[in-house]
Amino acid sequence: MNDTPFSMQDIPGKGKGLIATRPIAQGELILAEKPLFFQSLRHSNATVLAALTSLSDADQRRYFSLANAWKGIHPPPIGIFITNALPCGENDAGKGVNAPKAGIFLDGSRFNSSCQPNVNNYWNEDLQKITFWATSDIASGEELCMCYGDTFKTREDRRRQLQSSFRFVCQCVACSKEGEALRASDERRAAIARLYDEIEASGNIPSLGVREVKMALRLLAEENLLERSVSFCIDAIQFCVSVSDIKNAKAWAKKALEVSILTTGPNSKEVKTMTALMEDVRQHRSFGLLPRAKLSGPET
Ligand SMILES: C[S@@+](CC[C@H](N)C(=O)[O-])C[C@H]1O[C@@H](n2cnc3c(N)ncnc32)[C@H](O)[C@@H]1O
Repeated sequence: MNDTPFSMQDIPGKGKGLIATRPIAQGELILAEKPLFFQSLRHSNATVLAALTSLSDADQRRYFSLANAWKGIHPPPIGIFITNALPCGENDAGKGVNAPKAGIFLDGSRFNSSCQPNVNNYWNEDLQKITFWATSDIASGEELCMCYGDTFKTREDRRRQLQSSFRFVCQCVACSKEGEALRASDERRAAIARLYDEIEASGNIPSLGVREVKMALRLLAEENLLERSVSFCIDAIQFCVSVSDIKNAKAWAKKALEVSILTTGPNSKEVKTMTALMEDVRQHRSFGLLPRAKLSGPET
């Protein structure tokens, strides 16, 4: 791990984890890494074993030193794979989109999980590398955490999901809230989930859709979930182009672009798409589908 702004350390209750060794600015690239190997969605113990046989002895040893949440339940090769594999491609459980392949990353697999992450993982297809971006300013000594689960759930549901997929009880900053702070956080996340579904159904009422997007963005900001705001901005672009509101469509594309640069890097597919869209929003497939109307742009 040379030239990286973190070191691997023992973290009480979590095994190993990655700790910032200097302040890291929001939008900074923390790590870009090639996979040790990939597996398709249809992996099994046999396919993982086959992939391992083509690795050097040293890499095989590195693989078997990774965490295994499934000791005694699954054979080690597949147990380690499902504990550590990261999606390589678009992955959005809410939209039923699964990345076509997952990879093992010797450093990247050491990020622990937080439901209020300070790191976003993004598979860059052009580079054939997974990249990790700081989604907020991070102090030296802070743990670097990505998110393994669905953040638009209450603590109880998040813990259930993480327990069943990764076999740990999440003690992250969001899950450690108690009393009124926990109640408010649960309510905000459940509201974001409702808005996420309602926005999908608001296609024919764009003014309502944009209002819902703004509400969701306010809640996301309160929960410090910056990286999740891009898909809502993309919905707002769609609402604005559908009624030929070019000015506000561009304003939403600019916001999506700014957040995408911070969370997926300046060379991601999303950044290229948003840049092209800002140059000519008329190219959007929904342009002018509904009668002309004036909507509104982002609040900040
Ligand atoms: C991909 S590994 C992460 C690195 C791992 N801690 C290690 O020692 O290599 C996933 C495992 O890390 C642990 N882990 C990750 N996030 C955690 C959290 N928020 N709380 C407790 N354990 C966590 C769990 O044991 C989980 O199955």
